[in-house]
Amino acid sequence: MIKVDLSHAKLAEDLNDYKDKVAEIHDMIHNKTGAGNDFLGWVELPTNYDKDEAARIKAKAAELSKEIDVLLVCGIGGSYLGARAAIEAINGLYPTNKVEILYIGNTFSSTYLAQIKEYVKDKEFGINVISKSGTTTETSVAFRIFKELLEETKGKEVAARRIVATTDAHKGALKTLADQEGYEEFVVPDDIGGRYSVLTAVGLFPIAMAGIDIDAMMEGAKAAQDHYNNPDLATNDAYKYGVARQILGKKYPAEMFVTYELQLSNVAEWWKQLFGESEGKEGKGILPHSAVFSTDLHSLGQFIQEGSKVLFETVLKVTKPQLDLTVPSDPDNLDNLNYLAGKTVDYVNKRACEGTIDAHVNVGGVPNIVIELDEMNAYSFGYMVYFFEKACALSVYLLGVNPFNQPGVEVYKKNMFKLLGKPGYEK
Ligand SMILES: O=P(O)(O)OC[C@H]1O[C@](O)(CO)[C@@H](O)[C@@H]1O
Repeated sequence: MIKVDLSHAKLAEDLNDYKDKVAEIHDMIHNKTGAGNDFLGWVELPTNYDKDEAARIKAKAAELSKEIDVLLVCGIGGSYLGARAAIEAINGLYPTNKVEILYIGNTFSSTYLAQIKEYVKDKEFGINVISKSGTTTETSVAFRIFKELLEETKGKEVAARRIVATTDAHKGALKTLADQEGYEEFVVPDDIGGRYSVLTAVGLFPIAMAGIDIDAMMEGAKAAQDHYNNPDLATNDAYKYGVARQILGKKYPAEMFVTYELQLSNVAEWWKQLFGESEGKEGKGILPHSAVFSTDLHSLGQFIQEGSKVLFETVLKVTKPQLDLTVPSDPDNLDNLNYLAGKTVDYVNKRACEGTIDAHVNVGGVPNIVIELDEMNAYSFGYMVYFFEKACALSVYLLGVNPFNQPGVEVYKKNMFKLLGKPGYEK
């Protein structure tokens, strides 16, 4: 399903030197003995996720899909990125499923929110508000605005039926509100942090609303759980990737995650939070960056090829496209393109990928890690998520950092609260 190719990575160290350390960290993860060990619920989630809740998710999605045309997913960071990544990667950017999925709660941009308000005001819409803490300001502000709109246009009873809250099982402002209003509730497990939560109700409800088979996604994740439950660096590709990026990270401060499909740009956003928030602390970490090729080869390609040597690339290559087209033959051939007639567009895309890797690695001196995924569907998405989660935990522990906290995010919030005059933050 996933193959990691390090033949273009130009590693300055022997991977094997990390064998013992990796086996030690594998035990730390599985025996929960490392820093942040109360956030390791994702490790066995594909096996022991709440099946009753999954059934409720599917039932509510089926029921709500009959009633609404637009679902507003209201969350930020790990509370929406995984769902968005899955929905776009699997359904594409112009999907045919009935319910349109839009994202709010991820910004204070008044123009963005006002435009969405205008767009949905005469439509049949519902809201999935997602917040583990229940207090994230971006999410709370957007939810208040759209909840008011829904209640004003449809009445409180219909609104309560169309609002689904995904939050902590026991505490928080959102939990209290959901209990009081009688919203359908799903749970963010205590032992799973936001960036590791896509395979919980956080991701699964919006994904189900997009018409995607969440059982297949969990089966894919389970296959990855079994496959990567293996301390042997020689055969565990998730660990190979985790080690290789740390070796490269000693020389290069940035990692550029590259895909060749526009619909994977939010997989990159999800990946950036996963690695950036897990690793960027104590003055350490590799800056996670991303690009979609060949699109960005026409903007960033020059820098990557010949600019300062600050990055390595991690290329996610999907072997089989979901759809394909053939370049037509043209008798006049005025564009001189007949040499491609009869070839598929994906054939061209793959040659662009091969040519770019060769140019960047062998001419530009930019190391490439290549991660090959056979295809993109619900099953393989679940598999891929687990692969990156496991790779990330290993990689960040290898750096000597707790992968599961994010103390730095609080600093801007405190400043903002002070400036906004939030009670308790006055001075
Ligand atoms: O689900 P919540 O609590 O609203 O948090 C959303 C996001 O904000 C963060 O807590 C950072 O502020 C992320 O870790 C998380 O994914």
